[in-house]
Amino acid sequence: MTGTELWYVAGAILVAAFLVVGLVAGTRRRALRRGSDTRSITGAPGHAGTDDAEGARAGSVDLLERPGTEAPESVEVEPTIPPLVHERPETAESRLARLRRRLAGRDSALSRGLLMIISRDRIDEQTWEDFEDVLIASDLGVGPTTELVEKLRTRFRVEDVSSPEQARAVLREELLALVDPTMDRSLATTRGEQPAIVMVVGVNGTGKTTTVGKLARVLVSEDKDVLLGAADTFRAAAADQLETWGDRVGVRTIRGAEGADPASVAFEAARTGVEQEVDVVIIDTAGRLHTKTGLMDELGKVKRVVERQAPVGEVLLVLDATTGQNGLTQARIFRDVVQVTGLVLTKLDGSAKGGIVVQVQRELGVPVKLVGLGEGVDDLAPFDAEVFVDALLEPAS
Ligand SMILES: Nc1nc2c(ncn2[C@@H]2O[C@H](COP(=O)(O)OP(=O)(O)OP(=O)(O)O)[C@@H](O)[C@H]2O)c(=O)[nH]1
Repeated sequence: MTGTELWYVAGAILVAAFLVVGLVAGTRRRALRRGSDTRSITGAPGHAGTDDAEGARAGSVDLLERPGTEAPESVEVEPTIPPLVHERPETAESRLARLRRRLAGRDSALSRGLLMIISRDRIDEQTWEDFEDVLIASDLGVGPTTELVEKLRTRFRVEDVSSPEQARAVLREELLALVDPTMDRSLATTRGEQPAIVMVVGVNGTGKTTTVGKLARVLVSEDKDVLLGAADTFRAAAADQLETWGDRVGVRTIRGAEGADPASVAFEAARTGVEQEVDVVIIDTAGRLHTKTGLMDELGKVKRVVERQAPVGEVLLVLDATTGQNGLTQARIFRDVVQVTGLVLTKLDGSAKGGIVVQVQRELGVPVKLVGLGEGVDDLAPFDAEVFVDALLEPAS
C-alpha cells in the first residue's frame, strides 16, 4: 500500500468512527427525552398522591380513590388528550343567553297558548276555555291555571286590554308572578370554615350524575376546588360515569366498591373534602338501592352521616321535565326526608311542557335553581324567572 493509500484508509476509518459516535449519542438523547416525558406525565399535579390514597384506605369502608389520569411509574404513557378543563368554560351570562334561545322559538304548548291570547283581536269565552286547556296540557297544573286565567280575565276586562302589546304586558306580569322572581335561587356553594356540601338526589334516570358533572364544571370555572363523592353504589357503572365526568371537568372523585354502604362513601368524601380544605364537595346519590332498606331511609342516613363532618348546605332534587306531573309524588317524599333546598329541572330541551316549572315550585315550595338543556358539558343554566317568561312569550321562529 502506498503512503497516499494509507492516508485514504486512515481518513475513512476516522469518518466511520465519527458516524458511529454520532448515532449512539443521538439514540441516547432520544432515550433520555422519552424518559423525562414519562416522568413529567406520571408526576402530573392536580390528582391524588400517595397520602390521599392512604387516607382513603384508612376510611371506614373499602374505598378506592381513583386519581383518574395517574399512570404507573414504569409504564411509558403517550400524552393524552387534555381534559376539557383547559378550555375556557362558558360564562353564566352566555349560558343564560343560550337558555333563552333554546326556550324561545320552541313550538311548545305553553308558548302557543300564550300567543293565542296575545294575537286574538277579540277574546271570547271559547278562547279562554281553549287557553285553559292548553295551560293544563303544558303541565302548569290545575290550580295555577285557574288562578292565572281568573286574573287575566279580570285584568283584561278592568284595564280594557285591546291591543296585542297590552295583552303581552299583562300576561308577562302575571306569568312572572306565577314563576315568582322573589325566590332565592342562589346556590350554597361558598366555603365557610368547612367545605360547602351539596347533595344531589332524585329517582334514577332523571339526570343526577350528569347534573353533578355539569355543576362541577360551573364551579371549576369560578375557580373553586371541587371534590365529587360517588354515593350511588347501586351499580359500579354509576361511579364510573361520575368519575368520567370528574376527569372531563378536572376534579377528583371519591368512590367505593360496588355495593358499599352509600353513607360511608359520602362520609369519606366529606372527610376528604374537610381534610384537603376544598371549596365544594358534591355528593351524587342513588335513585334506587341494593338493600331492602327504603331509599328514603338511606338518603336520610347519608345526610346525617355527612353532617358529622360538615353541614349539608344544599340538597338539590333532580326532576325530569319530560315526565311532568308523574314525578311530583316522589318529589314530595324526597323534600320531606332530606329537606330539599333547590330543584334542578333536567331535559327541558326535550319537553314541550314548560309549565312544569311553575307546578313543581308551587307543589314543593322550593325554587327551581338550575335547568338542564341538553347532554353537553355546558348544558346547565341557572334558572332565571324573567328569561324564562320572556322566552315563552317570544313567537316561534
Ligand atoms: N336531553 C337531555 N338529556 C339529559 C339532560 N340531563 C341528563 N340527560 C340524560 O339523561 C340520561 C340519564 O342521566 P344520568 O345522569 O345518568 O341520570 P341519573 O339520575 O344519574 O341515573 P341513575 O344513575 O340511574 O340514578 C343520560 O342519558 C343523560 O345524558 C338534559 O338536561 N337534557
